[in-house]
Amino acid sequence: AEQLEIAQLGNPILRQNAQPVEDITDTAIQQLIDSLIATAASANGVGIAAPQVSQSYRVFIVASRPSPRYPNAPEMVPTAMINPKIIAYSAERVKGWEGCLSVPGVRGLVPRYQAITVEYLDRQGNLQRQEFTDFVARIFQHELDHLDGMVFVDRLE
Ligand SMILES: O=C(O)C[C@@H](Cc1ccccc1)C(=O)SCC(=O)c1ccccc1
Ligand SMILES: [Zn+2]
Repeated sequence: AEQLEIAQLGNPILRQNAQPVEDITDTAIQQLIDSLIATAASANGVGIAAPQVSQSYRVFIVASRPSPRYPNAPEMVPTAMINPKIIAYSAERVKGWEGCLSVPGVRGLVPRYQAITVEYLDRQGNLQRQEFTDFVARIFQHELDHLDGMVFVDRLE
């Protein structure tokens, strides 16, 4: 699949509220998912959201992998999450380092919920309900922000 150009901070597309996906079987959506996976891999990211490739749809990829910063992070098959939402979250929030493919060269400490229960449609259209903790919960919240026009620098304390 093709690698797409990543919108940089300042591009208004990153500040829009993305639209829900109506038809998951639409080949344009399936191709977008493949392109998102390819783009995240080539950019060495642990996630990416459709608005970052100028497609204002409520879909993102979570692709956790261990890194020097997060040596205990799980190795995940890059997972497409469509029309995702948080349905429950822990009381406590923890600060952790984040970066963003749309804000190169910047790292910041961001408070995120330590544990979340989420619902999303997978790329086959099946409803998934899962609990995520720690780094995967962090990535999910970072990507969900992108669907709501938020960028991690907005949350630096
Ligand atoms: O802009 C994005 O959505 C990708 C972003 C996702 C993310 C990284 C770290 C915490 C939460 C979400 C990245 O993958 S930035 C590059 C990266 O791989 C990385 C950066 C900092 C810490 C760990 C990984
Ligand atoms: Zn980002």
